[in-house]
Amino acid sequence: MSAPQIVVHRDKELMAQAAAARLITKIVDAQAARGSASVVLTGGRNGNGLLAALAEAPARDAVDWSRLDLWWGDERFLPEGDPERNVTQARAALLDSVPLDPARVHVMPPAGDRYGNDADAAAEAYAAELAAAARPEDHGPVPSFDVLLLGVGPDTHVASLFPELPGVRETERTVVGVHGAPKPPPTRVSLTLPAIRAAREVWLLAAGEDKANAVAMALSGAGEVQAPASGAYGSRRTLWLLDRAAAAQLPRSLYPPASP
Ligand SMILES: O=C1O[C@H](COP(=O)(O)O)[C@@H](O)[C@H](O)[C@H]1O
Repeated sequence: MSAPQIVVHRDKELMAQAAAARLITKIVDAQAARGSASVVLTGGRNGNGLLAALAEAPARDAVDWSRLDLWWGDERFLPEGDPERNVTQARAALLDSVPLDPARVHVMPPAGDRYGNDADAAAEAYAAELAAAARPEDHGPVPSFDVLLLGVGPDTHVASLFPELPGVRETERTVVGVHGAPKPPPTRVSLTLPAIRAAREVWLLAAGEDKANAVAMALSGAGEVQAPASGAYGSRRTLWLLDRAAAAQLPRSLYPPASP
């Protein structure tokens, strides 16, 4: 477990650009050290903002996109191509404009097709895909992702782990079907906290005043069942990337001066 580090940026645009720059550096370093890199993507406004900023960053060409594994932290269980699916939005923001290896883009299964309405079966299939990608040195059923991104919801949810729902209490499975989510759509597929914690680095993104209460709650010792974001941490680093509005309810002693 790594203690949270907090970085506060002026606004959500700067936060997205700075996070994109950080991510490029992290991917380039991992590729130099180990030959490839792995990143877990998030949906939501801040996750897509980061991807859009990455698409605009000239340094994106420093990444070898063919040696990058992409996974998802959660997915809205909807048919392939639905505009509300996280992967559809990620493709529009970045993925369609970079030369990824399609075999390394590990999309969570859609509704319809093979799994029909069975989000639990889709979750099992994704858990099997993760397990197949894990190497002995990962010491567990999921790869040690280089960076796992999480948007923080206004209710403190991360991935599709919502306060008090069964998914956030899961201690064995790495991926679960989520039913009755308070944010539409109600049916989703999500990594669990144990899978999230397998990542070397977990970066939590929150911008805007509607996130201020969630950020303060998660960083002030709330339990993970009530505030799932507080249970999300990486084995080496846990980084909270905020804008000033989202940090507004945090005690000033918790973080250094804001960047310009
Ligand atoms: O529905 C979802 O919401 C969260 C947070 O989204 P935001 O728009 O409030 O930033 C996101 O992290 C998750 O991946 C997504 O499925």
